[in-house]
Amino acid sequence: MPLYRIVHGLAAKHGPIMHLYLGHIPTIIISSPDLALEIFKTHDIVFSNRPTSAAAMKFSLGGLSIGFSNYGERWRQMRKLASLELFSMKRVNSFHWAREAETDILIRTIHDYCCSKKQTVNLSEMFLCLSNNIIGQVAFGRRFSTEGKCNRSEHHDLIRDIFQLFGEFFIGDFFPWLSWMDVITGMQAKCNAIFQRLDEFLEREIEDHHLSSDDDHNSQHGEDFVDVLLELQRNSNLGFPITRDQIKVILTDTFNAGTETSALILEWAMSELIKNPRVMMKANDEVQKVIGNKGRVEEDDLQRLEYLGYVINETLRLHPPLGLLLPRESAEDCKISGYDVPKKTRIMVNAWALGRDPKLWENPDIFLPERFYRSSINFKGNHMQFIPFGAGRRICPGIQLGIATIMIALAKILYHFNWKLPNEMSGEDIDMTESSGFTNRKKSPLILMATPK
Ligand code: HEM
Repeated sequence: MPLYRIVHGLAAKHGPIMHLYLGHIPTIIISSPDLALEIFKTHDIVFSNRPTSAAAMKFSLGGLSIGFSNYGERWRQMRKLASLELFSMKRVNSFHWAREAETDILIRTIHDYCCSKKQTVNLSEMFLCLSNNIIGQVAFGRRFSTEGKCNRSEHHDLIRDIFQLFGEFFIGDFFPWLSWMDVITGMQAKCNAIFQRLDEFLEREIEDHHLSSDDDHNSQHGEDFVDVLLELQRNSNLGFPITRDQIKVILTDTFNAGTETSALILEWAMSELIKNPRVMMKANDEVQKVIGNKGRVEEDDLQRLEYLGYVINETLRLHPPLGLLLPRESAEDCKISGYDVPKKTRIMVNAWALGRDPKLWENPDIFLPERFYRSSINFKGNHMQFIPFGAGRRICPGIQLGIATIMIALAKILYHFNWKLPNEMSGEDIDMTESSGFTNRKKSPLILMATPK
């Protein structure tokens, strides 16, 4: 059972704040909006550190990355660099060609499966490939699937292996004096081997970018993240130097944080649409009405797909990809709601439970996109009952990039195909079980039949 569900069960018994020891680590779990507000707003600076873990330390080269470094000058510099140069709206828009091209390839691949080969489609896998290819284009200027296809490659396996590793148990993370046991159990060797594959890949990409001239590399579609970072390394006007290790961890952050999250939202959104034919019909009608006979969905059309936006919100409410967000750690002693919280306490905010709390949402288990109609609640970190991207100064910086991918992919697959479960199964038969692990995946893959419209 996923940790956030277990925690939800315990919190139901013990109230909206729960103090426990995960091994040797004092941990507080929050599932009330008032307490989340205290963490993310009132005491945001105190709770902006990240606790360390063996895998996080390895992949962030000792805490250098945006996602895993402690709050402080270095994190501020990296975050500033990312916000200004990589995740700005202007930069996200400049990559519209990648989202459009990759979603076109997705549609062609689905067509191939369902029409030529009369096969079902494993959408879970395809969404991960899609998202990986888009992030590949954005970060490295290349995709990973076979040319013209949205299919699995060894790079997709690398991403899955990294996420799997982050969900696994390192004894030393909870009993630091027993970290030697991670050598005996093989966890450390496993972590090193996966890291090695990633590092070799990053080294190769950075070297290729060094070797190719600007003209070669930037001619077709403008700069990718490696180009931007190497240029900043040569001529930074940010007021601080950028090292090769920093370039590597920013690319790792982009990859790790950006790929699986977007793919999971697409997977859950389609699962909910299949399970809820009324919502599917309404979303379909909207897409057909807005796009009409134009033949293709373009990014400019997306802002008119209001209902589809609510479908994505509702998916994020019920299925946040990181149910417990990313953990925080207190930098000093502090009081929350009258409780003493000592320095170095781990804080987990249960976004999954906040999104399903009957005191905060009417009929919380029902998939009802209409609840966002004329509602002021959004996911930008101001409404604690709905924080799939976190909140405060460490809120996810990739929101626009993620949402842009999800919106166009969902609009296109609805515009081009009718969808149903195979073998005469009905929507009620769909398995919505969540798997355990770092991210909130569907336990069984989403396998559907498509017929072209
Ligand atoms: C679309 C689905 C996504 C979801 C649901 C998501 C969710 C999150 C969450 C919950 C956090 C932790 C926030 C906190 O501690 O308050 C986070 C952090 C982060 N996300 Fe995302 N994310 C998504 C997409 C992306 C994308 C596309 C990128 C970049 C390519 C990205 C980059 C990051 C980074 C770098 C951090 C660390 C921020 C920091 O610690 O300062 N995310 N994300």
